[in-house]
Amino acid sequence: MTEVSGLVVEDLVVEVHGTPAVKGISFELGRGSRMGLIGESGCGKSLTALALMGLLPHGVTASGRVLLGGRNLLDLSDREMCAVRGNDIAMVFQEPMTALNPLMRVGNQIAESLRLHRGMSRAAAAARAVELIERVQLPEPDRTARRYPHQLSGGQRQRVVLAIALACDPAVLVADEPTTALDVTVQAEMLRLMDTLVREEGASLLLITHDLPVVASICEELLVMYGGTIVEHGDVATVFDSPRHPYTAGLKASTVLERTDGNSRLATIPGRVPALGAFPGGCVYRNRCPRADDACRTVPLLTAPPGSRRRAACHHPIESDQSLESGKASA
Ligand SMILES: Nc1ncnc2c1ncn2[C@@H]1O[C@H](COP(=O)(O)OP(=O)(O)OP(=O)(O)O)[C@@H](O)[C@H]1O
Repeated sequence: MTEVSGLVVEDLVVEVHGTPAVKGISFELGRGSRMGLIGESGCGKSLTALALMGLLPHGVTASGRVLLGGRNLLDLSDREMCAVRGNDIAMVFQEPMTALNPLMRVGNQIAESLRLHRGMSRAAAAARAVELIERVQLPEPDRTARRYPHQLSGGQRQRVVLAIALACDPAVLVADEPTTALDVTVQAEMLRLMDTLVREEGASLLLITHDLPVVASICEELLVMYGGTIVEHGDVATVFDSPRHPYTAGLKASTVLERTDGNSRLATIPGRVPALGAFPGGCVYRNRCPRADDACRTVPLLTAPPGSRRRAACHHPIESDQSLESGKASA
């Protein structure tokens, strides 16, 4: 592994066409630690992950500082970031099919990363790729290496993505909903595998999810994001036991401790998950916007601090309390 310590994020702002979607978040991911980033759909989790990776789409910009190995990744050129991505910080995406090249054998896709970052010969990289396929517990590693993504199951593809991500022993692994696209039966296996490998590599993990039980099973620390800001940060047990933000309290209320065969684990009660934008204090106020339209539904809206009177609601200016109230009434 490259000698880099943890990841430090300072006042990260991500703007979508000039509108802040991530509004100045800060956190530190210590070396070898595992942190969950949880929050409702649209709160800015993926944009945060993409900003860390230098992979923001066109029209989306990041400012602030993302420090890794003494460098601010946001200051790096595309070329410099290419050398960092996959080598020092790597990512597992939600949908493995879009992360893989459909026209390339999976062994070659793993080997490509080793050739690029480690300068390995073709033969050495191919041999290492087979070892990595074995490491992510795929059957018949030699044969699997010669397969194309469409010849593998979703769970197997995600294992290949994990093999690529870990190929160069990155200091930080960012996993954005790594199991959401998988069959329920393979989700737990995938999480266990990721947990084990990250632990063995001594890498830090930022695990993005909607699912509190998933975070509780793998992470020590928890960040809760809401409306583009971090509303809670602490060790998982403390945040879970004493949630301070109503969204976290709602998440807690939607989980139950299941006991089977002497083992106990948290599980989500689907019907009780907090509704989107349900809580004040750092939230998507689209239901209050007097001119709610499709744009309102896709861009997270500006908020005032928790407890204050919510004047700044979204990119549609609110002219008066009257219009705020009428927006609420018409929502
Ligand atoms: N390329 C883009 N163009 C315009 N808006 C975008 C773009 N990417 C994200 N957004 C908006 O930014 C906000 C944050 O998106 P983001 O993908 O980070 O949410 P998320 O918390 O990861 O949600 P989910 O859990 O559903 O993936 C959303 O309102 C989203 O619609």
